[in-house]
Amino acid sequence: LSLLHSIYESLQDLFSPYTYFEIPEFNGYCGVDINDLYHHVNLYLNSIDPSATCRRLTLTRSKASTRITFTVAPNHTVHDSFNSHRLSWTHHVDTVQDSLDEKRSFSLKLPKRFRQTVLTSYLDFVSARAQVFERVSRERRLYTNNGHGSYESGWVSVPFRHPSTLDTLALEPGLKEQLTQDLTAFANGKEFYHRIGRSWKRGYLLYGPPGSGKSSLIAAMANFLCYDVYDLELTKVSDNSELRALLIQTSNRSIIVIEDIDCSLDLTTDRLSKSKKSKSSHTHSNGSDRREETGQVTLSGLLNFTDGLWSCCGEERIIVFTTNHRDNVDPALVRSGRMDVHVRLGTCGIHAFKALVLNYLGLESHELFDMVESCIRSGGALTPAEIGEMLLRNKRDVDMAMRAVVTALQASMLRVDRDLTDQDTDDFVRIPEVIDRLVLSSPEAYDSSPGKKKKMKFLEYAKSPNPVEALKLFSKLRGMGISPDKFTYPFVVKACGSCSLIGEGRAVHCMTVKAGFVSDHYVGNTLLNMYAVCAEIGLSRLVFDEMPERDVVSWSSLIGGLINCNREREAIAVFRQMNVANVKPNSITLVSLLCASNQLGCLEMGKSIHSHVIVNDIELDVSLGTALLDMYSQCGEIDNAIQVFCSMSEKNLKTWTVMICSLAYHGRGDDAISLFAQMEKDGFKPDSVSFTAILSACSHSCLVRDGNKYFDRMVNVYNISPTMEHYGCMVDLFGRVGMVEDAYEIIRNMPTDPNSVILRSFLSACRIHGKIIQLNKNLTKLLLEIQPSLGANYVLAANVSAVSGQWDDEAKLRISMKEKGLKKSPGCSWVV
Ligand SMILES: Nc1ncnc2c1ncn2[C@@H]1O[C@H](COP(=O)(O)OP(=O)(O)OP(=O)(O)O)[C@@H](O)[C@H]1O
Repeated sequence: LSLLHSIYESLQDLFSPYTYFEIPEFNGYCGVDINDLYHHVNLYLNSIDPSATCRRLTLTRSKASTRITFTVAPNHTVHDSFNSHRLSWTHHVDTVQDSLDEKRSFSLKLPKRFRQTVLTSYLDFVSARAQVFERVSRERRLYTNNGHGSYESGWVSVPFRHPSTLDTLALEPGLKEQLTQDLTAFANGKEFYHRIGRSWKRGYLLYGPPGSGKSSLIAAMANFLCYDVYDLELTKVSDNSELRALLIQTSNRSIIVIEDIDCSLDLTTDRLSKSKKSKSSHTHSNGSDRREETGQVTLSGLLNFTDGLWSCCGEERIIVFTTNHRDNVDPALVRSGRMDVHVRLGTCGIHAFKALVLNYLGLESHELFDMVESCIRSGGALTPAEIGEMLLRNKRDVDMAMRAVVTALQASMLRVDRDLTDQDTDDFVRIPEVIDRLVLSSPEAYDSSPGKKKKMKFLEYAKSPNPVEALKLFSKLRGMGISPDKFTYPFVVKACGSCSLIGEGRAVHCMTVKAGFVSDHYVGNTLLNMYAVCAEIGLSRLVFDEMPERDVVSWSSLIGGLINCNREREAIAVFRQMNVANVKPNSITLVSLLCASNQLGCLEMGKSIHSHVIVNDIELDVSLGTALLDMYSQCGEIDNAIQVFCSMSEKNLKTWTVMICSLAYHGRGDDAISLFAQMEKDGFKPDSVSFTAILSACSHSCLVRDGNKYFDRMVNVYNISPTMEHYGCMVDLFGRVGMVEDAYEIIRNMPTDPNSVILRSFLSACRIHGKIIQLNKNLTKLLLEIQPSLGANYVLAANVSAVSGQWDDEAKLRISMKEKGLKKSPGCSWVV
């Protein structure tokens, strides 16, 4: 029967156009030697996802793994193609007679005529792909030594699932690129290392303060290379031979980590001093020998582990040491050749900071970015861990998160400048009791004291645009034992307010109480104001209530603070109390109240303030006049605004800009242009905001030629780089008149991606004018990426797709909008 069967098979082979290759699971008759090719085919078929071509698959998932593995079910076939040849794999599983064992194999079917040309290259391809797949898909593990390294396995392990990657890690771009290149070159360096006769391993030393990201970087490296991680706890290793045994047990393609090397063992730089000491005390054996005798891990043992003969057992391994202080590490351990790469991870630079903000808050820009940059440049230093923690804590309120970072950076600048310990800084910043140690100096002593010059400089700093310098100097003065007086405190308090250093401000407040200056109404006013600008309106009110004497500044500061915190109605109530207290408001009080009337949209209130100005014959200074004309313009009373503008004897650039802006919004483009010309004639140099005003006037009145002219003058005559607002006005201008191509040209030439306002303006123009042009970039997609939760964006995108006849896209967008539960709020107008 068997003879007949083999004759049948031979005949079939002879007439069939295909050749079949059998790939058994084990080599040879006894079946003990694993056939690598079978294993590779299995992996390869997993990698190509056979579910599309095979009707039956066996699915498995191992314990503690998240990945599903699929195997082709017995006697089922998977089709594949290679270099445009069609091939197929069939999985055979036969039970062995009188045994529970199974005999498994794959058979490959390929066209006979291509057998010579295809077979070898296809199998090479299958093996290569299987190896890559195995590398990226196998479950990686995190090992640690269990203190029994000399036994069969000195390591215990758990699945390694650290989420840190080189993408999520906030690093300066140069460093990230260097690391990526180095790791890639290492992973591809098998032949190179063999050629130059070095074992295929690399040493990294990561150093930096706690929280600078050393552990996160190790995890990111392991994820990038798909390596296992061995976290070696040196203090648990009893001697050099156990260390060696542990090394032998580590697998290829792994990272071996020894954290805090300077604390792990007595291997630090003081080894040298210790050995000197031991010499001087005439001890003949040195420390290392002694440790070896007593069976401890020694430096030479560790070097042998990293560098010596034993280091070459196994391949493709990276050894990483970490430390907080590089100088504490024994030079022998970190000399070049042993630690190939030294990576300093410090406090956050501006790029790393921006990357963190993007990761944590999804923000690409913020008005406080410049402030953060300037703080970092001036020595503000926070680790990524510190910043990350602040961003996470304030995730719901991005402005608060940013303010928290700026405040912490400024506080760190103070610390750096004083070069004090944390304890000292806490004393200064947080514990006002230290004031007791200071001797209050008399005015004479103040004048003759050696610190006089510093005090004068301090006043200079307090007025400077960087008031943190004043705080630094204040802290230095106190360090010198020079005590502040009632003239110094207001400057310090003001500086705390300008830097939003509320904690430090409170400490200074306590100092003033202790020093008995709090009843001074000048000190009181600055404290009140500081809390108001830091939005601590409750504390502001407290200071106000406890002031023995209040003047117009006190009342105005409280009113301003309340308006700042959107408590306009309370501000108005305070204003009434001010009248009852018979304190006359000044221009600052009235400007604040005008701001409240704008925020409430209450024209009547604005008008009554104006009447108050006229009746009480209050001088219309620049800020009051500008606030009045702004109020009228925002309430749609353009003629009153013009009247106020004309009655002002003194005007500044802001006054002109506000007037041009209101003419623009009221569609009086030609008047805005004449006013702009008049402004230039009167000697005012327009700034970026003035150009936004005039470009918006051109866009509201569809003045294309003028718009082009002003944009050009702004760039070429006044050297002002266009901002998002300027580009927005130009896109709006071209969009309104149907010049969609020109609008797109502006977007195309922008140095950054357009914001959602520009995109909406452009896409609306395309829809309204029914013009669809060939775009280099999918702007609808970009809009939905930037603002994915606004229903109006989906409606706009769907309408644009409809205009261009892409009905499928239109339908998809509407379905997606529905699925996300988004709605477009209907437009409405108010008739007042
Ligand atoms: N560059 C970074 N980008 C993003 N997050 C970071 C970065 N550096 C640190 N972090 C975050 O800060 C926290 C602490 O980081 P990590 O443990 O890596 O610091 P470390 O330098 O190893 O600290 P230690 O010396 O105390 O072990 C982690 O939660 C990590 O997510």
